[in-house]
This record gives sequence, structure tokens and C-alpha cells, in this order.
Amino acid sequence: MNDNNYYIESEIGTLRKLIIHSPDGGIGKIIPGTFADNLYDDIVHLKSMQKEYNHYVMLLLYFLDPAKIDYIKNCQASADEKLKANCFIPGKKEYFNSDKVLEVQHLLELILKDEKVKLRLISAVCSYEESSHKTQLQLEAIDDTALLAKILISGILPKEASGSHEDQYIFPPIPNFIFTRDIGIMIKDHVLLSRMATTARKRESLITKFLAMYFLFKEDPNKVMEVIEDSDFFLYEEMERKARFISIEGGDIMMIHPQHLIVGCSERTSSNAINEIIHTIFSKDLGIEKISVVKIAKNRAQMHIDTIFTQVKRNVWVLYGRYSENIIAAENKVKQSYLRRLMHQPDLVGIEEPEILQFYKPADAFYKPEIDYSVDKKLSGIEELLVQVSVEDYHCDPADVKIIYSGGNEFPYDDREQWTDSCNVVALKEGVVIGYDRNDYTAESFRKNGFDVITTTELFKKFDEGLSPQSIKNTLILLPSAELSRARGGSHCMSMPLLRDRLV
Ligand SMILES: NC(=O)NCCC[C@H](N)C(=O)O
Repeated sequence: MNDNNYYIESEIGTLRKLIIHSPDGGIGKIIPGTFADNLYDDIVHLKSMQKEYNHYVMLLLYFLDPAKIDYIKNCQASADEKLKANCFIPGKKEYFNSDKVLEVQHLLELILKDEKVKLRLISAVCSYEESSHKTQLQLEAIDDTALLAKILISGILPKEASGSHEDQYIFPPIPNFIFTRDIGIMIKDHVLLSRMATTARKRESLITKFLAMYFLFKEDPNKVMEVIEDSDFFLYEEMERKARFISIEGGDIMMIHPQHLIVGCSERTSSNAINEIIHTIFSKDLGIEKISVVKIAKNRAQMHIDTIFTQVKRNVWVLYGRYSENIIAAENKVKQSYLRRLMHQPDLVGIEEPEILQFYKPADAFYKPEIDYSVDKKLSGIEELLVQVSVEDYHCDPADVKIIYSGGNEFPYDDREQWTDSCNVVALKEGVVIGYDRNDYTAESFRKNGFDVITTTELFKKFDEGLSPQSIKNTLILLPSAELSRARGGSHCMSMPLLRDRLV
């Protein structure tokens, strides 16, 4: 266990506390014409998605807060239909409300009880969304903080609150808030706030900043790290501003080992942000000695590095084969390689080979932030990086390192299943990870690599028959995912871990 309230130094230590957000009404308002604006690719059936998400919540509670499972079971056994329905809905008085599986909307409700915070947040959101003064006053007049939290997230002002004949849409929805991985990232006992790349997710950043300052790190605001553009940023012309722009999303940052941080340079996390992150982390006494930067092409299908790989055990990873230098090299040997070379566009798959650069903390104790780093090491690709973490950081035998590939590395299942987040798993503890039930070929690869594979429905039955969650080892647990996967994130994306045990 850990004495800290919030502490993360690995991706696989036993998970004790995290932040989630259940799919809210905003998701049910997306139309095909707003897919791009909302970062969605499909219409999602909200009710089905919520049912699937409840499996995720139950699974987390079985492992992190079993007392709440008893509560939920009691609710479900009750004749009170309201109790049954509401126990999963944040903001309802029947909500299960765990202090291990924390819900964004509930935390927001708590901080809004402080009048000063309430006025500040309303003002910030209304300014950002360019609301009318009337809207601002309407929000300020709402005393029910659960309702206000819901409005600030969903953007819907119900008719009862506005005195109008119908509900009003006062802000756009923020349908990606379910991907709490992206809103901020714990680095040891500090949090690095994200700075979302797109307008669709900016209100998430704003709300998260308030949660960090007025709830999570209220007593210790120095532990909140923010990376922003230099003060003269606004004076530059457009092209230069683009180069200096800072965006960070949590899906690109992995606290992979107590001394090693991995950062993705992607569609969502800019190179200037990474430059600042490196300076910020190295100038703090966090014990991080090495930062690896994984530079990938800007690509919707792989918007963050956690859509390409995640860690399962010290020596086991799940990876999208098209980003593996070993697979690329093997493919270049096959007959088709002549075709690849002869074609005017040799890159058949549309994926640029990633570049991996590593930077080491300078030995100079009097570190100066203005030092311009040169690259300390360049790796051949992502697989070399993953093997390096297993072997050099975790001291595994190189012969024991296993890479499980998306879709069994078989075309077209590799591409299909990467799209539905086969590589995006979160560890409940070392070796026990959550995936999606639709990724059949990836699940088969887990089996071939010695893992048990079980659906949540089967697992819950076993728990009810007396199996203890603590006894589960080397297992891929599959969530129902017909709708969940359409929002384009898996369990890794749907979790912001706050506390994990240190690995011994
Ligand atoms: N870490 C992640 O990969 N998060 C998934 C984000 C999906 C969301 N629809 C987005 O495009 O931002």
C-alpha cells in the first residue's frame, strides 16, 4: 500500500483510486454533421453505452471498493425502480458514490459548495463559452450543486432551472469527458494538467483545473504542474505561433517506471509542449532520470500513444504491429517489398515510422532551465523501447519479454481491432487488464501468451460464487463494447489513475 493519497509511479502497480466519468447526456446529442467537431466517428446509442459502462464501473468496484458492490446489489434487488436506476447516475442521491472510484461530476458537485469557487467556475466557463450575462446570472442562482455540476458538463439548462418552456442548450456538449485519461496525468505525487488540443475538449481542461486546485491538491497547490506558452507567444505571427503552440493530452504520457517517463509527440501533444515538459520534470526533484519521446505521425486512428501500446506486466505489452520496427523489417522482406519500393508512394499503410528519442536528466545538480538538450539516445523503434523498459528498468530477462500484437498481427484484424482499442488496456494490477469483448483476435493472442480471458458477465458470476478479485492473475477481462468502442477510446482512456501501489 501507499501512504500518499495520490501517487503514481507505474502503469501496472495495483490500482487503488482513479477518476472516471460516466457517459452523460451530451453524447446523445451528436449528429453526423458534428462528428468532426465532437471527435466522434459514429452515432452512439447512449442507453446501451451506459449499460456497458456500468460493467466497467462494477468491475472497478469489485477490485477497488467491494463494499459498494453490496450497495449496488441491494439497490438492484429493491422494488424501488428509482433506486435501481439512480444508483449508477452521478448527481442522484442514490448514486453509489465511492471514494476510490471517483466521478468527475461528483467531485465538481463537491467543490461547487464553496460559493467563491462556484462563482469563479461559472464565470470561467461562461467567459470561455461566450455566454450571455443572463445565462451567467441564471447559473449563479442555482443552489443545487449536483444540478449545477450536471449543467456545466452536459451544457443543458433544464426548463425547471430556467423558468422556460423547454430545456435550453447553453453550452456545447463535452462528449469526450468519459476519457478521463486525457484530462491530466499523475506523475508521482504531482499532477500535470492537460491542455487539450481541440476546442471540443477545452471545457474538460478548465473543469479539471478547478478539480485539481480546489479538491485534489487543495492543501498542496504546488504539486499541480501546468505547462503554458511563453509570455511573448501572442506577439508572434501565425506560423510561428503554431510552432510554439502547447497542447498536452494525458493519453500521450505514461509514468512507466519510477525513473522513466514516456511522452508521445502526436496529433494531440505538441513538440513545444514536450520541450516544456522535459524542462519542468527535470527541474523538479521527482526522481525521474529519463524521458523517452515517441514521435508518431498525426493520425486520427492513432491520436495518442496509448492507442498504439500499453503495458500489461513488467515483461508483457500489447502493441499495434504496424508501429513495430521488427514487424516493419519483416514485412520489407516479403515479396511485396519490390512493389513498395517501386511505387511512387512507398508507404502503403499510411503510417510513418515512429521516431524514439531519449533524454537523460543532466548530472549537474545546479540544473539550469535554459540548457538546450541534445538527444542522448535514438532507438530503432517502439519495440526496442518496450523491451528496454522491461529489461533495463524492470530487470526482466530479455527472453521473457512478450509483445502481444493487436489482432494477432494478422491483416485486416490488426487494423480493425486497433481502431476499436485493442491496444488500449488498463491494469487493475500487474497482469490483470481490461479490454473490449469485440477484439477477438487480440484476445486470442492473449490466450496464446498464457493469459486467461473472461467476460465481465462470467467474472461477476464467479465473484458472486465466492471467487475473490485478489486471486485473479494473468487475465484479460472483457467489457461489453458494441457502443463504448464507438467513442474511440478503451479502458486506458477511460481511467485517470490517482493511486497505485508501488511495485516491489
Ligand atoms: N487516450 C485516448 O486515446 N483517448 C481517447 C480519446 C477519444 C476521443 N474521441 C478523442 O478523439 O479525443
